[in-house]
Amino acid sequence: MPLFSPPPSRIAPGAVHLPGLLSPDRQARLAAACRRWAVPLRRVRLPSGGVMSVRQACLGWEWTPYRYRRHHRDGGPVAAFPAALGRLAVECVAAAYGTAGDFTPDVALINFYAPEARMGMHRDAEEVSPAPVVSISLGDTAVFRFGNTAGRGWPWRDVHLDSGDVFVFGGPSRRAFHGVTRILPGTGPADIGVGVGRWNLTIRQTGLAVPGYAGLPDSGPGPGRQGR
Ligand SMILES: O=C(O)CCC(=O)C(=O)O
Ligand SMILES: [Fe+2]
Repeated sequence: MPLFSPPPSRIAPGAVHLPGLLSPDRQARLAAACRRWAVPLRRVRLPSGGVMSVRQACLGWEWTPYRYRRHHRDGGPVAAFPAALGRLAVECVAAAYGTAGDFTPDVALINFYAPEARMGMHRDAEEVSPAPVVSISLGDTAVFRFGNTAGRGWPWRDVHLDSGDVFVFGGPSRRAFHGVTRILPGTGPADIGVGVGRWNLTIRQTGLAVPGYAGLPDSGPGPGRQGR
């Protein structure tokens, strides 16, 4: 971990990489929270029949390709979205844009990448809200490919997301295609309790329901239907 992190860098309009935003101490606390929250870590099945190599847990809403639900497919309610995680995400958006506006996140996807895991090019499109997405990295470095809104292909930029980095994408980049092409095993800090692999927290505002109001039906299939 360098003594001073590089400054924030704009990867595309509305897409900001904030290297080292989280101190080692905050990374360690968040990694411990991930281990508590991400039980069970589920394998996510794609409509194509494939299974994502990333294992996932959800807070606030369950995301499965390609919709949000209030209940798990196996029946139980989805664990609550922690207020502290919401405050952290608001802080990240403010760090990226100078203001968080009325950002009110209500869902977190907690992704665990074993060294061989990947995530194909996709867009986060099941949210009704145009609010930005906040992505937090812990553990091994990921090669994060940030593309464009037109399709999965070029142009893109490959960005190394190290432990403690935050990536925010909103505005004109909100529906940009992105993915993780590989994990660089053994690159994470030794002292934050992650061990081998990478945690990614993706925090979003669904716009699907007023927070705390559980009476709405599950969302229909989203407009996205983009494979991961
Ligand atoms: O792991 C990452 O950095 C990206 C995760 C992601 O794009 C997602 O969960 O939708
Ligand atoms: Fe995504």
